[in-house]
Amino acid sequence: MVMKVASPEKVASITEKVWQRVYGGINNNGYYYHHHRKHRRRCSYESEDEYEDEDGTIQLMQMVAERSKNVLILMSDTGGGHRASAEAIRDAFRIEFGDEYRIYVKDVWKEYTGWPLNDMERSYKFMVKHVQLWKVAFHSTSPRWIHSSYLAAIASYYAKEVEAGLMEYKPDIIISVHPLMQHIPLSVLKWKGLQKKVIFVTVITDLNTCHPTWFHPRVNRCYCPSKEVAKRALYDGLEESQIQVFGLPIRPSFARAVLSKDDLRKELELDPDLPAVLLMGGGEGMGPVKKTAMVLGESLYDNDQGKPIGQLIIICGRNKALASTLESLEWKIPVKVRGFETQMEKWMGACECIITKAGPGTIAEALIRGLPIVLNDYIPGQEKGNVPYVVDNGAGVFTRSPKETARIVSEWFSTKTDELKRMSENALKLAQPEAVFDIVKDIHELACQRGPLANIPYDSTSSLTNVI
Ligand SMILES: CCCCC/C=C\C/C=C\CCCCCCCC(=O)OC[C@H](CO[C@@H]1O[C@H](CO)[C@H](O)[C@H](O)[C@H]1O)OC(=O)CCCCCCC/C=C\C/C=C\CCCCC
Ligand SMILES: O=c1ccn([C@@H]2O[C@H](COP(=O)(O)OP(=O)(O)O)[C@@H](O)[C@H]2O)c(=O)[nH]1
Repeated sequence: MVMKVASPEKVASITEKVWQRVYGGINNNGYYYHHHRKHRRRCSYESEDEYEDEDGTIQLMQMVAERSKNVLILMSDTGGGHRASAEAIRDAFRIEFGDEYRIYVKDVWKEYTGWPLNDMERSYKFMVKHVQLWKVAFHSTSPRWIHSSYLAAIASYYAKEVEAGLMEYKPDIIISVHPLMQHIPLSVLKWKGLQKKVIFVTVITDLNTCHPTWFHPRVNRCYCPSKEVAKRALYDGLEESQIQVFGLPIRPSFARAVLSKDDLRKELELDPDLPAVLLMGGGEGMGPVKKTAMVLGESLYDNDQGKPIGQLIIICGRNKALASTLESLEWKIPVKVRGFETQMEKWMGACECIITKAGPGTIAEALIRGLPIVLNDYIPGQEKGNVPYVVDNGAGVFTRSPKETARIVSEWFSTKTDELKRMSENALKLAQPEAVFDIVKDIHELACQRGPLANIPYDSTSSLTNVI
């Protein structure tokens, strides 16, 4: 077959249009994306068919759409971290590979199955509120024979529904960013005879003491955010060739932000001169936020001089009750109370340090921004190991006492500015802003090795119920 090749100018202008259509040059947040064109290469078997006709743009667009691989990212809103990582991966795919991949971020359990799978958010919220209950559930389900048999039973009970949920998106690649989303989809793929055709990878979003349900021996890759997690994966039976350590995937806007602290403070209407501390508790506004805010409101005020020595920003996430309580209080220092924010990179970029529970997403983001961290709480089990990860690396401290927290921050803003600076440097050393790009490039390599589109037999008539 003879292919007509477009002139370089035409190809460039078509590419530009595709690029414009995907990104519009500048994103909604006002940040420029740095286009990693050198990595934006298609798999070599697809490189030959860019040709022009009357309307080259439309033709290329159609070809791109036809060739797109479907990527299904499985997540659940149990906490805010899984969605944040899923969206980070989606955005990085778009930046690196444009329309080559069509990405779906979905909670398939919620959309397609029944209890208890479709109610994990509420169950999880209830369990972490009764922390001893969560501790027992987390540790008692850690042995493989317990969680494997439990999950196998659920998989066969909901096989048809999970199959329908997966097939809806006709995935060439499935990415799980949730600890309870390995066993069930992998069983369904196996029963359906699709295990060799669909690439399945796990991206772990816990930094250290993660639950063993993250590790499934039949995944194509297991992306571990730290060496500690990689060790656990090896111990749990994964092969070295399955494991990659790049870091925890964080939204590209964190890696690519270009605004200065002064500009951010102007934009966010903060005091331009006073040092700022950010107080938060994950996506749900958990932990001792209110008490800490109240003590800080006093300790960041210099009674002798009659003026504040710092300002406080409190991000309450989805905890509306917390936000309205804090808004109704009188403060001696400048305080901003916010609900769920979508541009966390800006708020972090405007501050000197952060107080948070030990959520892995918030920690990884704060490290990228070089913010020293006061950890004031952790969820037993998966978040416990995040404390030594931060403290032993000199990027922060741990205390559950609001008074102690307030004392530390006041000192950082007055007599111990050198300690704040040192911790900020240590935080930056731990940061892995490129992790999300490394992960999507590696997945792209896997897809290339797999060869041209897998021609997966996603026919609506076949049903798992015939197989199990
Ligand atoms: C034989 C005695 C069994 C006793 C236990 C009783 C019943 C089981 C009930 C619950 C199962 C508990 C699951 C434990 C494994 C959880 C693995 C894990 O790490 O989960 C973490 C996630 C939340 O993500 C985390 O969010 C944090 C922030 O808040 C932070 O960001 C962290 O980094 C994130 O990783 O937890 C969940 O998603 C838990 C959902 C709980 C759903 C309970 C639903 C009730 C029952 C069954 C659901 C179906 C399967 C459970 C499979 C249990 C076997 C592992
Ligand atoms: O108002 C908010 C509060 C939190 N987050 C994000 O939610 C995630 C929280 O994840 P983490 O692992 O820290 O804790 P979780 O919410 O899962 O407990 C992080 O990416 C935060 O930046 C956000 O985007 N807006």
